[in-house]
Amino acid sequence: MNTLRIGLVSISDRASSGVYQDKGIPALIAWLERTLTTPFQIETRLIPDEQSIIEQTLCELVDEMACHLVLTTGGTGPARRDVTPDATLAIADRVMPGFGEQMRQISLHFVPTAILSRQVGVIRKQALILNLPGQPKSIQETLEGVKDENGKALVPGIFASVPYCVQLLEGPYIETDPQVVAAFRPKSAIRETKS
Ligand SMILES: Nc1ncnc2c1ncn2[C@@H]1O[C@H](COP(=O)(O)OP(=O)(O)OP(=O)(O)O)[C@@H](O)[C@H]1O
Ligand SMILES: Nc1nc2c(c(=O)[nH]1)N[C@H]1C(S)=C(S)[C@@H](COP(=O)(O)O)O[C@H]1N2
Repeated sequence: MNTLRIGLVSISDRASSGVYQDKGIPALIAWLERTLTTPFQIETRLIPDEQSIIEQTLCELVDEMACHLVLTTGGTGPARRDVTPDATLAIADRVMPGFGEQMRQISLHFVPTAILSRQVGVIRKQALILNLPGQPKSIQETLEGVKDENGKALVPGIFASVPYCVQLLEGPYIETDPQVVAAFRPKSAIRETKS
């Protein structure tokens, strides 16, 4: 069985040194538990904003833990110690610019400073790696997108594209609760699964 493995990395000087409690990993776990109907295993890491540590952590999660998806939170802004995108690009095989573009589009609906995030999406080997901003609320915002008062998607969250991307990377078939975020695939890629 090729179980879906997801790496979660919270990158924060203050949370990793105990100045405040990390809210990034719990928010990521809560969102994934609410959304994924496919069983998954997680690997979590809480680390400071140090480029070499971020690079090492991402490589370990992809190369040794064999994660199919890695979500980072924090360190995407313009401050001197915000180096998550730089570390992510340094270990990438290929860049997926659409993820960064779409996240900033979505985030502009929530904060006027959305363009301050340098967040990127990349592929390393079998894994899709996505940077999310550090504000814990931005996790749900960017993954789930913008909805109207009836829950209809106005701007699709980036997670709509994640299952098909992982499928194209020959990873497990990921299914989601469409009430949270509907996974989109072309008809030819849709598989019948037991409900
Ligand atoms: N892991 C976290 N847990 C709780 N809150 C966080 C976390 N990371 C960031 N935040 C909140 O979001 C804000 C913006 O995040 P950012 O990644 O820019 O952090 P920062 O200001 O560089 O500081 P630090 O790296 O020490 O978290 C922080 O100032 C903090 O209020
Ligand atoms: N969805 C969303 N995107 C967001 C934000 C937010 O609160 N929600 N904060 C913005 C701000 S204020 C900054 S500085 C950048 C970078 O944040 P980071 O350094 O915490 O990653 O993300 C931006 N993108």
